[in-house]
Amino acid sequence: MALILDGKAVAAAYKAKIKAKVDALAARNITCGLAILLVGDDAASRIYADRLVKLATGLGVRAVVRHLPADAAEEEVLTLVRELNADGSIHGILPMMPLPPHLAADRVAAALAPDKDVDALHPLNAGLVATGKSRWAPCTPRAVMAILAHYHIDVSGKHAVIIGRSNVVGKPLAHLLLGQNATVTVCHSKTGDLAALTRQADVLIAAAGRPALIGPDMVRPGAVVIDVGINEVNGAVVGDVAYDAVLPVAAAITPVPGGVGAVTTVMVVEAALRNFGDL
Ligand SMILES: Nc1nc(=O)c2c([nH]1)NC[C@@H]1CN(c3ccc(C(=O)N[C@@H](CCC(=O)O)C(=O)O)cc3)C=[N+]21
Repeated sequence: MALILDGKAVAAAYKAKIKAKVDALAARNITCGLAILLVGDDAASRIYADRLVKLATGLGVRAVVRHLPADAAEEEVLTLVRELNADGSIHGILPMMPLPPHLAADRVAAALAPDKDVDALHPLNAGLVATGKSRWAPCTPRAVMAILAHYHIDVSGKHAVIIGRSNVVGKPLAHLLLGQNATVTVCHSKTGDLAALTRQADVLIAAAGRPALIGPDMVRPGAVVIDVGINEVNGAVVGDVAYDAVLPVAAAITPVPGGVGAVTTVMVVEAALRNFGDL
């Protein structure tokens, strides 16, 4: 039976650090502000926004959700980004991805003030992640790395197989894993014979957004399985891994909920506080 990689335990250590920083700011009458930019109503983004508001508020960080309709014009979105860039009470901006298909995610990313860019989406920050020189990476890949570090899972020389090539998860995570000397394969919806690749993984990371994509036949016995998926199925939140079936095959596995997602949210709040330095 696999070791369960408990995201809540990893999150707890970060929450304590965040609380100390928030208290130090409060003593100087400063409140950190996080703006969440949600366009349309992607289910995973809505779950994420709800969670972030609860967590940030509980930790003493002001979180505001700026919600635009799914058919918002690009100029409307860009105007809102510029407004948040200029707003001195906002220290971090998180545009929820994916954006509706008529909007160009790269133009929204490029409009962000690089210093307020919580998810390292601006081309400057994304480029620094790709060259291994960044001060910070997107929050979900950082959460994956934090879980691996917490459980002393060394990826050096290991084969990490990522399913998903988004700018928010798959691509930056590949760079972070390469930085730790893993051998990385990135798979996606056009990959032929996915199972042949996933079965070679020492560390298998599913970030496809497809419930039960990963069954036990796709997992090498003894592999570490990291489930990044957040899917809503009949009102319940499930990942991309058929958890109960994979549990007896894997050496270690993250649950959903309570795995990567639980760490990602604390990474966002931590990122919003970054502009205040170490204190
Ligand atoms: N720019 C951008 N960056 C993202 O990282 C990003 C995004 N856009 N768009 C949406 C997806 C989704 N996502 C989640 C992260 C954490 C939880 C989360 O907190 N999950 C909890 C609770 C789930 C529940 O409510 O049961 C858990 O897994 O334990 C959910 C969803 C980040 N995403």
